[in-house]
Amino acid sequence: MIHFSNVFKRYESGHEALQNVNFLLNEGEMAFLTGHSGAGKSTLLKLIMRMEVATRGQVVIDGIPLNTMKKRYVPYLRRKVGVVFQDHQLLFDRSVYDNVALPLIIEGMRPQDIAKRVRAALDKVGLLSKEKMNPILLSGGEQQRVGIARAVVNKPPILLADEPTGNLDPQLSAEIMQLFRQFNAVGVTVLIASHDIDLISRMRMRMLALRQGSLAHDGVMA
Ligand SMILES: Nc1ncnc2c1ncn2[C@@H]1O[C@H](COP(=O)(O)OP(=O)(O)OP(=O)(O)O)[C@@H](O)[C@H]1O
Repeated sequence: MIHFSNVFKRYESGHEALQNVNFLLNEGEMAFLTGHSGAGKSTLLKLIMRMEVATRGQVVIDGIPLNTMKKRYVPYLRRKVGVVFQDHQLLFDRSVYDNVALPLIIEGMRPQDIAKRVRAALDKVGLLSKEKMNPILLSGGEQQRVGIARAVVNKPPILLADEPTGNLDPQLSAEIMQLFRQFNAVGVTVLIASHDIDLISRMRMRMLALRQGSLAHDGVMA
C-alpha cells in the first residue's frame, strides 16, 4: 500500500532530509513514525501525499509510482489519502458539519449523499450531537475529532496523521489513538507521526524510527 524503496529527499537548500529509506506498509497495516525534531517525519508524509517528490528512489502508493505521476493525477491520489494535522486546520467561520463536508463539496458530491457521509463520520468520532456548533466552542480533543472526521469522510484507504496528539493530555491522546485503531480495524492503512514514545510503546505496534533522515528502526518496540 505504501512502499518506499531507496528513497532520498534533498531540498533545494541542499539539505538531505531523507536518505535511503526502505519500508513497506501493507494494506490494512498500522504503524507509527517517530524521530527527533528534524529527523524527516513530515518530509516522509509529504512524499506520500506528493506535496514533495523524492530526489532518488521510488515511492509507490496503492500501486501508483509517484515520481513519474502526472500532475493531473495528484487530486486522484489525494482522495486516497486522508490527513490529520496537529493543529487540525479547522475553519472557525462555519459549523462542525460544514467543516467535515468540505472535502465532499470539493469532490462535487450531491448534498443528500454528503449529509449521509458527514453524519456517519461524525458518529464514528462521537460528535454527532455537535454538528451545528462552531468548532471554536469545542475542546482540543473534540476539535481533533472533527479533524479526523474530515480526513475519513470520503473513506480513503490510507490515513496519515502528523502529531495528532501533540496538544493533548495523555488521557485524550490515548482516546484519539484508539480512534485511529478503530479505523485500522475496518481495513484502513494508518501511519501516524508522533513524538509520544510512551504512548506508542504501550500500544505495542510497529514503529518506524527516523534518525537524521535514515530509518534507524523498524519493528515493535521491545
Ligand atoms: N522546504 C524545505 N526546504 C529546506 N529544508 C527543509 C524543508 N522542509 C524541511 N526541511 C529540513 O529537512 C529536515 C527534516 O524536516 P522535517 O520537517 O521532515 O522533520 P520532522 O522530523 O518532521 O521534524 P519535526 O518533528 O520538528 O516536525 C529538517 O532539517 C528541516 O529543516
